Amino acid sequence: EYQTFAGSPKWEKTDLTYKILSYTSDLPIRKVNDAIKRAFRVWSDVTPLRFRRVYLRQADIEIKFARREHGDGFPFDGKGGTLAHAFPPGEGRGGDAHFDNDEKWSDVDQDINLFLVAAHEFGHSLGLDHSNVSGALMYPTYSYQNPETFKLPADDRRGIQKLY
Ligand SMILES: CNC(=O)[C@@H](NC(=O)[C@H](CC(C)C)CN(O)C=O)C(C)(C)C
Ligand SMILES: [Zn+2]
Repeated sequence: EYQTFAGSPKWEKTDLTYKILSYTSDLPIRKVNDAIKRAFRVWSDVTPLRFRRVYLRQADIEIKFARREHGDGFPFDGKGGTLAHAFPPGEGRGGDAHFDNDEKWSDVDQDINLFLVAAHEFGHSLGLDHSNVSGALMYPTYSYQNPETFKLPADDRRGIQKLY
């Protein structure tokens, strides 16, 4: 079953902005941009939420790739282990998503698929915590599935539609 965070924090607006602050050297910039865009679409397809990319102004959801300690008190752990993390909805770092740049990010199956991880992280950015349903996108462990045929599992859809 899906879970929200304590107090069920959520965005009180449907038009959200995101900004990509840094990239990984594992993929071309255009592939990172596209994977992020597709990961947001997973959630906008099933809610009234809309996501707009901004380049200069501050954004609701700030995205970056970083290694080890990166300024939020939640240092990454090198290759393997934790792949990424994201903060629940809120001001400042609320909603922000960070990706461990010591992982080997990929656009296809081997290594770590950026689209799948980003879709999970944005679930957190929107207010979903982890699910105990083993096939759910919000399940706490990464498992690869073909992004071409990816369909948001029912548990995740029920959770996000409960919130928005
Ligand atoms: C391969 N390594 C894993 O499966 C690790 N899990 C993750 O890195 C989670 C992200 C995945 C589910 C995309 C962390 N998380 O929940 C972020 O919101 C460990 C289970 C080892 C922690
Ligand atoms: Zn998670």
